[in-house]
Parts: sequence; structure tokens; C-alpha cells
Amino acid sequence: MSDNSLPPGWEKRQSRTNDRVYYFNTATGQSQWERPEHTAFGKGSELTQVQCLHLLVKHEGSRNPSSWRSDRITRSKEDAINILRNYEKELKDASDVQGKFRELAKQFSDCSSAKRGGDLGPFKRRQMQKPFEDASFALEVGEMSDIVDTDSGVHLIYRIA
Ligand SMILES: O=C(O)CN(Cc1ccccc1)C(=O)c1nc(-c2ccccc2)[nH]c1C(=O)O
Repeated sequence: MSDNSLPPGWEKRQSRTNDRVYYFNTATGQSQWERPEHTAFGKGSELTQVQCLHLLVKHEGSRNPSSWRSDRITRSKEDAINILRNYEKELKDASDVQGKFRELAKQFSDCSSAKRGGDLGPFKRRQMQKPFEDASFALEVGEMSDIVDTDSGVHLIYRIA
């Protein structure tokens, strides 16, 4: 391993309390002072938490077909999927995908997380609906999901940590 490269899954960060650098494990969310020797995804450190943005488009079949955007959501599931397909195209052409994703989620997501640019914060397994959890934990950091179907509606997910 050349001197200036870190094993996969680690980030070098600047401590705010002193001028030391520390190392952040993007798979587990842990930090350490020692320079890591092994990949963040090594044995015994399987992914325990992720942080994702999501853009939810609800439809007439959603368990709760209302949101901050609309008291009564009547669009069909097919229309909701088409709406997400258009966002997907816009995002794939974007130079700053994460910035664009936050912008679109803030304006158009039917989830209460819209006000946080779709940011759900870190979450562990068994906290979200299973299709959402499985899609999120299958993503690499910086990767966007296909369209994901849950009881809440249809989603695009973007993993940020
Ligand atoms: O499904 C329901 O019966 C109602 N929900 C569940 C819900 C409601 C408020 C906050 C979080 C989850 C939603 O429809 C919903 N699901 C989500 C959701 C789904 C998957 C991952 C993250 C959020 N957001 C919302 C929302 O209104 O804001």
C-alpha cells in the first residue's frame, strides 16, 4: 500500500479540538487516531450502519397518501415511478450528484425529511422498511439506488456514509 493511500472505506479527517488528524470508518461510523491497516469492510466489521438521502414520491396506493406537499395524493403508482425516472435522468447528468439530490429532495420529496434535503441520518439494520434497508445497505458510498418500492411509496436512495 503506497504511503499516501488509505485502505478502502476510510477517510482522513482533521480533528476540530486539536490539530491532529484522525481516521473515520465510513462502514461503521467509528473514528480512531491510529492510521488504519485494513479495509473498513474487513472481517467482523460488516456494515452496521449507513447514512442515506432519499426522495420519496407517494401515490394513491401509499399507506399514508398525504405529505407536507399535498393533503391528498392521488397520482397513480405508474405516474410516481415516471416522476422518479425523470429525477434519475437529471441526477445522472449532474456534476454534483449529492448537491442536486438534496435540492430535488427538498423541493419534491413527500417525506418529512425533505426539509433536511432528504437526509435520514445514520441508521442501522431493522430500522427501516425491509426493501429500503436492503437497497441502502447494498449501496457503496456515493452510489444511487434504482427505484425502491415500499408501503410508503417509491424512492430514490443515495448513500452518503
Ligand atoms: O407509511 C406510513 O404509514 C406513514 N409513513 C411512515 C412515516 C411517517 C413519518 C415519518 C417516518 C415514517 C410515511 O408515509 C413515510 N415513510 C417515510 C419513509 C419511508 C422509508 C424511509 C424513510 C422514510 N417517510 C414518510 C413520511 O410521511 O414522511
